[in-house]
Amino acid sequence: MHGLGNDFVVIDGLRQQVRLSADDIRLLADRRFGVGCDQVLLVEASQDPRADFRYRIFNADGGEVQQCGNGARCFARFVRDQGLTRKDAIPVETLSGLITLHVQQDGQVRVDMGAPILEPARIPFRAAGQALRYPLKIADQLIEIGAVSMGNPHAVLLVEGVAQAPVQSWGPIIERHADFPERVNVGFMERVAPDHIRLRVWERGAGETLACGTNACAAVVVGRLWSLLASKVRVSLPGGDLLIRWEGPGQPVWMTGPAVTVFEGTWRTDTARRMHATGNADPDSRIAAGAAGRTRIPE
Ligand SMILES: N[C@@H](CCC[C@H](N)C(=O)O)C(=O)O
Repeated sequence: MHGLGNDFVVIDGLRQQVRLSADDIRLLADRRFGVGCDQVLLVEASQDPRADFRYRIFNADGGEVQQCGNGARCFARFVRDQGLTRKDAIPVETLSGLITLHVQQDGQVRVDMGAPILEPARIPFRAAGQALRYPLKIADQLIEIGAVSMGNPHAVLLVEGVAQAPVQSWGPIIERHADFPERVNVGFMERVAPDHIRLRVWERGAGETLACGTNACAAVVVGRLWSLLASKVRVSLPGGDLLIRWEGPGQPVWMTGPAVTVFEGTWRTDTARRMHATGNADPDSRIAAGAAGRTRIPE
């Protein structure tokens, strides 16, 4: 599935037993040796009586993370299309708490992403105290960032134009900056108008993606705190547009956008592992491993 080109392998962990190691996730996410995706999403049962499902998120590097905005919209589409629920408002448990996904009549999904977290220790970010802007030393330069958690950590920088922004060079440096002990997602924001920004994102554990829902929320929060933006903002990402709404501190951030299913298939972890280890190029095995197959998920 994808949300504006931020792509996912979504797995039903309700009707089948799913056990994936970090190596399995990396192989599944590999664009040449696996299926290829930015994140793997797992649908599970929740123990929380307020939630209908548990939504687990794994970056392409195999690490489990707290939140994913584009994935949340795909998660809603998936559980509806697979007949796992008929609800229009779906409460789901994530590592960072409960979020509610609203499937709209027009097929778009609107998500209450919760209130942003601004206290540095909770992002987590090493800073002397909470501030609107923080200096950050990268290589021999001092840059200015906003830092926010949307359940997962984000740094946002203002740039003159996203086309020339140093996403590929600064992104990985900021992602692993010592002041972000759990690493960070990095957004390069260009203000077009009070109700419109352009954004490119270097994602923790995935590299530059075509869109990042949580970073779009974080960018609007930072832009609002810096008095640059209105409360409703169109965020243009390389993969398309999101609508983000934030009324101010303490209020939830709302994200609206599309979610698309591309194909369904079967992935046999044992065969995939074996093939990857031996470099087996037998075309029949390739199909068995799901690397080239187009099959329906068995009932
Ligand atoms: N693509 C996602 C964010 C996925 C997780 C992120 N890379 C992290 O490590 O926190 C989105 O749309 O929000």
